[in-house]
Amino acid sequence: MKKRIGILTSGGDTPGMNAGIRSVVMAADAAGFSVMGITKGYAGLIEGRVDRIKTEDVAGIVEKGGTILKTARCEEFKTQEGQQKALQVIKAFDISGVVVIGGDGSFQGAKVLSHLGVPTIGIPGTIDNDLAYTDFTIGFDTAVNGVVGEMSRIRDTMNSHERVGVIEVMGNKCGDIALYAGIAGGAEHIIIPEVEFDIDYICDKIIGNRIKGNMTSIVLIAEGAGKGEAVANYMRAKAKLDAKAIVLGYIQRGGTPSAADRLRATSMGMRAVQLLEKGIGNRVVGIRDNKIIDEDIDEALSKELIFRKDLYDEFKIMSENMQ
Ligand SMILES: Nc1ncnc2c1ncn2[C@@H]1O[C@H](COP(=O)(O)OP(=O)(O)OP(=O)(O)O)[C@@H](O)[C@H]1O
Ligand SMILES: O=P(O)(O)OC[C@H]1O[C@](O)(CO)[C@@H](O)[C@@H]1O
Ligand SMILES: [Mg+2]
Repeated sequence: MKKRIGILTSGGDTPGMNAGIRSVVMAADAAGFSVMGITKGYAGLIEGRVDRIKTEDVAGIVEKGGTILKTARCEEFKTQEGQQKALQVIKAFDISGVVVIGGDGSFQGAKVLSHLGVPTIGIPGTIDNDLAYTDFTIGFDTAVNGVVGEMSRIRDTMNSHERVGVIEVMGNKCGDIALYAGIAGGAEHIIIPEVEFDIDYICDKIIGNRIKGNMTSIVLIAEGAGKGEAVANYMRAKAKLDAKAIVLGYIQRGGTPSAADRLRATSMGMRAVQLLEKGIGNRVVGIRDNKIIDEDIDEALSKELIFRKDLYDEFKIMSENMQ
């Protein structure tokens, strides 16, 4: 009988998940495997929402945001009972290996499946870029591009009113979206969880620049560092700045994936299938120094996230000299 691979997407959706699904389905097809699509992540696995997914089902999805398999956050899968239910479904559908596209939480689930004897491979799909073993996660590049686009729209209206735009972006506990978008979009200040910040210093800099005639002020704050609304309130109350908070929210997770995300997702999907072809599980695929890599899940998850201080230092040089 043909070997069967299961695939699911889990956690927050990201642009590029579909490119990953497409790649897995096509690579599996080429290797003579059939693929079962599991709808709504681990919740769907527990409920047995499993259906054959064929090459024709993935035609044209490379450019689509979201995930055709839907996604979920599933508390039940964190329990042994939920995990046993999932295992029974995997056995019932004769699935010999699983690909999980998701973030750090989803990888904990992939680890559980592997330890239950189901070879499982993780592909990093999260806009947060908060997985230490890989330089980039799928969806991060698109999210950063989206934020950069919104920044310039917000800057137009803030400039016209001589306001300060305090833009809150996602990222969970990681400041990468704010850091990368801050540099690419020319933010005057960024507030990220990895670095202590001094709100009075930021206010003084903005006021100093205004005195010199530079009225443009965009402050990006990562959600892990605090609320944009609190920063804007403080600026209004203490520094008499006309500050407006803007929470970008879910627009950061939607939209057509960037070429970089599509390319990475495609290569990672191929590698995932190659591993399962060899019966290898308990690994996660990633990208390091522009090369596709795979690593043991336990090792990858035990790595501490390294903050890109080099990028932050570059940002500081620009921020401090902006006038
Ligand atoms: N310790 C765990 N054991 C088993 N399953 C887990 C564990 N942690 C998380 N999961 C599963 O993974 C799902 C997704 O996790 P989480 O909500 O942390 O998102 P994520 O994969 O990190 O993605 P993102 O951060 O981009 O939203 C959880 O809802 C749960 O079903
Ligand atoms: O979709 P939800 O459950 O509101 O989760 C939002 C969270 O998901 C992410 O978009 C991805 O992890 C985070 O940046 C954000 O904190
Ligand atoms: Mg996460």
